[in-house]
Formats: sequence, structure tokens, C-alpha cells
Amino acid sequence: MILQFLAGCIAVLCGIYILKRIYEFWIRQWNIIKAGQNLPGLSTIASAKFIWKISNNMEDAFNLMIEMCEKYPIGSLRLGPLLIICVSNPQDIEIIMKSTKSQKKPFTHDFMEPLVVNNLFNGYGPKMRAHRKLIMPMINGQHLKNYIVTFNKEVRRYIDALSVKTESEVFDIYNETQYCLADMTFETIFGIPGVAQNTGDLTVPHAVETVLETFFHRMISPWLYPTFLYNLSEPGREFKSATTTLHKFISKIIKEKKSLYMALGRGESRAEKPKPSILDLLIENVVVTHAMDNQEILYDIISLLFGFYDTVLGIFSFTILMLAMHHDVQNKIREELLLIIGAFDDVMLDNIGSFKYMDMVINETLRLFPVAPIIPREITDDLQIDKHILPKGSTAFMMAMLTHKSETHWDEPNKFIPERFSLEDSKVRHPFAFVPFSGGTRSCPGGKFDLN
Ligand code: HEM
Repeated sequence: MILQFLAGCIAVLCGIYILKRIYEFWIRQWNIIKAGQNLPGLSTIASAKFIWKISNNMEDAFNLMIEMCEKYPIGSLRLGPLLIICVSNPQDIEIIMKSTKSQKKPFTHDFMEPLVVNNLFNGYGPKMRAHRKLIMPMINGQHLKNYIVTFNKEVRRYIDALSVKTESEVFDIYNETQYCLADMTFETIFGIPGVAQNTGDLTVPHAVETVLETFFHRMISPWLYPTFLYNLSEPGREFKSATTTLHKFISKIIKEKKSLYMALGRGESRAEKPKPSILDLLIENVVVTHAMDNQEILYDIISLLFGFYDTVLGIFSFTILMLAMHHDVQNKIREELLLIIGAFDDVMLDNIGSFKYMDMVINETLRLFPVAPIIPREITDDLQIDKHILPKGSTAFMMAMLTHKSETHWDEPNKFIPERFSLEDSKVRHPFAFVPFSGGTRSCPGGKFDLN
């Protein structure tokens, strides 16, 4: 009897606590919405229609948002409890990307917890900045030459496999490329030779894909914002299972590498590994500096995996599609390749800066198909843009997909014209009219790495 009474009391207290949290959340969001009520954009009813469209027809919802952005360069809408402010002019995007009042990711990025917590991807403040500073040189600069050896090796295997396919069947380039990218990523990040091209094993890439898909699904489904509801849903369960897979796999590698490093000492460890991976470099550093514990290494390595997979695979596939559709561009790329490396040579670090036309082609593909069509940020203090105030607590959506196709900044914006990225044409363009890697202090740390 007493036990039943106690259980009843606990249930009531939990209920009150949950209701209080929901109430506080709505009051906070309501105040933000009120602060932004003078901004132009969708009315409350049109915003409700927008959410209804999201749950029924994503394309319709997207079109409604685009229509609004075309009408108002700074336009607001409500996504459930969130005040969203869409911005598409390069000069306004520049203000947001550079301001100290908009360096935080929106709270929806916390939906990646417990997979990653306060790290490169969803962190904020001094700790995140310190991690960025530590990791950036490891994915760029002189270490690139180590990774290029791996890229050449894996690409050779990929081309061999592809040349058999191209002679016999129709195939999906995105699917075929996954294996090569998985192997490149494994060796570059973990220093472990990948087996995907040999065995077809894509356990880790698929887990990354699952967490990204379920994360985006939750972001656009306000009814799944409460964690206890999300955990009960199908996507919530898939997210949890993929999180377990990634945590188990990567934690084991971190522990093994750290033990090996401690057992051998730096000198010998380096002698064994003349081409250290990103994880090797990170462990070498943190063993001495204690800048991160194992859990933090785990979170940052997962963030790098996000960067590698979906983005690179997507942009590679779109580039191939563009080359297939534009034979003149394909011929020019071939000529440039033959001139610089010949028919069968590997690409060297010194060659990379010489692929001027290839750079233009990739940039033009990134312009038409930005990996991040919308770049979101939380406004952490009232931010003035022109005559508008973006209130503290609102979420800014930087609409790269619209900026990249604005007729004010691009002639014939829907056409694929790589030459528009020539040095002369790029010089006269607003620097924030093209933001595939975002900009400011929170821009993509893998941008240089990726283009290479
Ligand atoms: C085509 C390739 C890629 C594109 C287009 C791309 C684009 C982006 C964009 C737009 C962001 C959001 C930045 C913001 O919120 O302002 C981002 C963040 C990030 N990217 Fe990439 N990325 C690519 C490849 C990579 C690679 C290869 C890596 C890792 C080596 C990487 C690592 C990251 C990380 C860690 C972040 C979070 C940075 C932060 O929030 O401070 N990305 N990327």
C-alpha cells in the first residue's frame, strides 16, 4: 500500500515536472515570437499551413518558404515554437556569419545528443573553439600529403571496379562511390585500411547516414521535439541503434590506439606510422596536452565522419552528373588532367593548385547543388540588420540555395557555367554570394581538404 502510494506520488511529481518544463519552454518561445512580430513574412495561419505541408508534402512546404524569401529578403515564419528568420542577401548573410551574436547552432542541433555532445558539430563557446583550433591543422596543411597517398590508392581500385561496370551495365554512381569513400575515410581518419571495396561492408557509413537522416527528420517534425516522445518513435529507435554502433566501434579504436601509443612512446609510434591518420595526430597531441578525454575525441571524430560522408559523396555524384550532361566541360577537364598528370599518373600535392578548371567545375556544382542549402544559426543577442532586429533566441536560416541562384549576383543562374568562377569574375562578386562551406569563424573546417 505504502509502495503504491509512493509510486503514485513519484508519477505525479514527474508529470508536474514535465508539464513545468513544457510550460517554461513555450513561454520562452512565445516571448521570442512576440519580439519578432514586426518582421515581414508568413502570418501565424500561413505558418500553420507551412507545418501542415511539411508533414504532408515536403516539396510544397519548401516552395512556400522560397516564395516568402523571394518576396522578403528578410522574412520570418514560425516552425511550431520556433521563430525562423530566412535571410538570402549576401550582405545580410555576411553580417550573420561574422557576428559574435550568431555563432551558436540552434537548439535543434542538440538532437544529436547523446551521439555527440558539445563538440565540433553542435558545441559552442571556448571549448568548441579550442577543439577547432586543434583539429584544423590536422585536416589541412602539410598533413594533406599523407592523405593523398591513400586517396590515390583507393581511387585506383575504384576506377578498376568502375571500368568493369561501365562496359556492362547501368549503375548508380552514388552507390558505387560509397565503398571507395568509406575506405578513404577509414584510412584518413582512423589509420586503418578500409575493407568496403573488398567486402562491401558499409556498417559505419550506414550508421552515419541513419543518424543524419533521423536527425533531419526530427528537426522538421516539431511534434518529435520532446525527447521522451522521440525515443518512443521509430526514427528515435533507429537513431539510438546507430549511435550504439558508432560509439562502440570508434571507442574501441580510440582505446586501442591510445594504449599502443602509451606502450610505444611517441618516437617509436611515429616510426611505425610514417603517415599518421587524423586520429593518430589527435592522440599524439592529447596524450601530452590532456586537451581532450576519450569521450571528447569520440565526439569530434564522429563530427568529422559527418563531414566526410554525405557531403563528399553528394557533391562528387552531382559533379559526375554535370560532366555527363555537359560534354564540352568534360572534354576541358580531361585536357587539363592529361596536361598536368598524364593518363596514368597519381595526383601529387604539388599538382593540386594547378587544376584550375576542375576547381571551377566543382565550385559551379557546389553553387547549383549546395550540400547545406540552408545554414541555421541561433541568434544569441538582438542583432540588427538594416532596419530589422533579429530577436535573441530566434533562428536565422541563411538560404544559400537562393543566394547561389540570385539573378542579382549571377547571370543565367540556372545554367551550368564553370567559367563564372574564373579569377576575374569571382573578384567582382560579393564574397558571400557563394557560401557552400559557410563563412566566418564557424565555416566548414574541411573545406580546403574537401576541394583537394
Ligand atoms: C563538399 C564537401 C563539404 C561541404 C560542402 C561542407 C559544408 C559545410 C557547411 C555548410 C557547414 C556548416 C557551417 C556553419 O554552420 O556555418 C559545415 C560544417 C562542418 N564541416 Fe563541412 N563540408 C564539407 C566537407 C567536410 C569535410 C571533408 C570535413 C572533415 C574533414 C568537414 C567537417 C565539418 C565540421 C567538423 C563542421 C562543423 C563546424 C562548426 O560547426 O564549427 N566538412 N560543412
